[in-house]
Amino acid sequence: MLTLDSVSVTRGGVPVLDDVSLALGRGQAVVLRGPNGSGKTTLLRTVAGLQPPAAGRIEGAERVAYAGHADGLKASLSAAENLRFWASAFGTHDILPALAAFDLEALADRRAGEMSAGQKRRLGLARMLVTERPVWVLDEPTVSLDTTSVGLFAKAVSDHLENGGAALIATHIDLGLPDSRTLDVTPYRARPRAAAADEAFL
Ligand SMILES: Nc1ncnc2c1ncn2[C@@H]1O[C@H](COP(=O)(O)OP(=O)(O)OP(=O)(O)O)[C@@H](O)[C@H]1O
Repeated sequence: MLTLDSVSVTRGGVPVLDDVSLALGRGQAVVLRGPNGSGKTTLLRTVAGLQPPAAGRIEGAERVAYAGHADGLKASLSAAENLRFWASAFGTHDILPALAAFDLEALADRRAGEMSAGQKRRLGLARMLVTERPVWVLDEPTVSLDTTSVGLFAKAVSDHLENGGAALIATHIDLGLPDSRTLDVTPYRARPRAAAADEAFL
């Protein structure tokens, strides 16, 4: 569903990771690990198509739904309106399963700008279900979530995998996913090719 073939990525013109290869099939999850600044976000942004790879090939990018550090919500719209907006952007219709999966029914009419950080994060993650895209690419999805909400998120990912989806997730916590592999990006750190100085290379 998603293949990375010898992919190199840069940030701000500086090489970050080199020669990353990865194949993600139906029902599979890969958890990205690595210390702060090692390049997880940069790799995920590249997979999501927000920036081109510096080298290598990515296949399956058109199947990706991406949730980055920002929740991607419109503050003046309600939770339901935000999800309807995303549904229309992705040509889908049903927002009810997404509201239910993230326990948002009681907050459906609350404006996103008037939600707590954890509630906003749940709504941002509910967007993944609404897109109906099979490959979820998630960057630190559990930030701001309490234990119950982490459980809801882990179940949403497990259900997604069971339904034949796939997921690439940068997270520092153990989600207890049944069929997941870990990819530590540390060995793929790029060597500086110019005189650029950057903490990633120290
Ligand atoms: N906007 C930016 N412009 C230039 N360089 C950046 C930018 N954002 C991050 N970097 C640099 O790119 C490198 C990789 O950062 P990245 O955010 O991909 O790491 P990460 O593994 O996701 O880190 P963390 O675990 O802290 O989220 C780091 O050296 C970082 O300082």
